[in-house]
Amino acid sequence: MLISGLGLIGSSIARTIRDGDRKIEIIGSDPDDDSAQFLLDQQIINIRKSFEEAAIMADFIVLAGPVSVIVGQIHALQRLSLKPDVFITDVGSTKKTIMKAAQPLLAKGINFVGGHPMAGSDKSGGRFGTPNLFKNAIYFLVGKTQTNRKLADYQQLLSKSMIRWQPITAAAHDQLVSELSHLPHVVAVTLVNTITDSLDEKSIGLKAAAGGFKDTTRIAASDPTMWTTIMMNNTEQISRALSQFQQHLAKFQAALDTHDEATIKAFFARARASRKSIDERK
Ligand SMILES: NC(=O)c1ccc[n+]([C@@H]2O[C@H](COP(=O)([O-])OP(=O)(O)OC[C@H]3O[C@@H](n4cnc5c(N)ncnc54)[C@H](O)[C@@H]3O)[C@@H](O)[C@H]2O)c1
Ligand SMILES: O=C(O)C(=O)C[C@]1(C(=O)O)C=C[C@@H](O)C=C1
Repeated sequence: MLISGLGLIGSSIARTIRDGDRKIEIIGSDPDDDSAQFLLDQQIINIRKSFEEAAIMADFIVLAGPVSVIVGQIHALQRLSLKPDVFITDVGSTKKTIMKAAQPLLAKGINFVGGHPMAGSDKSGGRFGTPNLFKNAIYFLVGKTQTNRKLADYQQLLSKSMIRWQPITAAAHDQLVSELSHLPHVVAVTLVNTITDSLDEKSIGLKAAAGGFKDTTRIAASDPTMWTTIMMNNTEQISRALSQFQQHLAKFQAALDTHDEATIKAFFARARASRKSIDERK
């Protein structure tokens, strides 16, 4: 098993697999010495190798770098002599560009299924992964086929996490996550930047932030590199989601400006019912 990208998600996959099967050999590949050495010391990975060296000997390859790196590695895999029954998957937060890059691999009969676990954190790096990160989480699968025996083996390796596997098309995935994950990220980041500008000169400023501000903006502390590549790979859908958001914001502002109390309350009541239903469904 090769895991390329030993950050939050790659190391959490490694930890989950290691927890379920002490004997499996996990080869880690990552240019970051700190994450790789930490995972070697903790015996979460067995050995560290270069991507090319490890890919040709692997039965399973999990691509867990930033989305742009995943796309580049899928292209690189086309030029390598891989094991004929290798199973390749990824964990990237967007799926259209990744599945497009995988077309030549699929055309050669190589087993590739796109993946995206809907769990994470604002922390990055291999030290922050946990074996529980994917507990009960939705895990999207793109390009799943009936005859994909090795996908079942991969799912078995992660079975301790009680993952909720969810097949989806790449287009439907990118549209859904543009609303559920990418728009919230842009909103949180914009909120922090707006407030930072206006509080700049004041003495207490951001230090006075309590639960409301912290809860709404936790994800703004995430890694800029990872999130920039997510944005670059789903521009159209995120822009569309932002337009919808702006329309809702404009309606709310109009209600404020006209002291339309009923509309403001209806706005809040609708959101409350929707937000509460998420926790009730769990
Ligand atoms: N963080 C989340 O909440 C979350 C959730 C689900 C999916 N994802 C996706 O998972 C992937 C990894 O995200 P993360 O949160 O683990 O990020 P991270 O920053 O914690 O880890 C990324 C790792 O990739 C490594 N890397 C960079 N270039 C590489 C290369 N050429 N070869 C091998 N490794 C390389 C980095 O050194 C780093 O260790 C991203 O594609 C992201 O979109 C993230
Ligand atoms: O919980 C967080 O901190 C996350 O950002 C996780 C989160 C999200 O919910 O948007 C981030 C990116 C992913 O691709 C999936 C999950």
